Amino acid sequence: MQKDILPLGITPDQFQQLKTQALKARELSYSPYSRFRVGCCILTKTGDFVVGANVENASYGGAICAERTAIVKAVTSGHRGEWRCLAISGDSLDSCISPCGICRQVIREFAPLQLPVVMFNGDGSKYVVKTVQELLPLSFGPEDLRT
Ligand SMILES: O=c1ccn([C@H]2C[C@H](O)[C@@H](CO)O2)c(=O)[nH]1
Ligand SMILES: [Zn+2]
Repeated sequence: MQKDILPLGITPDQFQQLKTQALKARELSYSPYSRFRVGCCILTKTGDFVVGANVENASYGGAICAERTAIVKAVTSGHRGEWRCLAISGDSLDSCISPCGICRQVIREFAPLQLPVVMFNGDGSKYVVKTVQELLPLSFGPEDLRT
């Protein structure tokens, strides 16, 4: 039987999993300085879910965002390339969190330009979806070094 596919190109169950796991991943956040927790979940080509949270440092500039934590975990677990979706969540109930500039570039390194990035608010009741292309137009990527 054909699986139900959302416009995002993933199943409703995968969407729910992404939401649940991105929100849950905030519990792993180490953010004593900003007190700003962020969780991320990547749906890989193989249908696995890889989560990450932000990890801060007493030397503030050493902070690593949730997105990059999840990306580095995915890549070093053999889940590189052809990701299906990346989801993030902060704690704000009002606004949906949006990835910082550094993370946009790091996502772009490994993701197709059409990868949907789902940005949830704190309880998952709201979300915004943008592709990598929309988040980082006219981007510079690995192919640009191979000309
Ligand atoms: O999309 C974002 C935005 C911010 N942060 C983290 C970095 C820092 O630990 C804290 C405050 O900027 O939130 C993320 O993990 N992802
Ligand atoms: Zn970031």
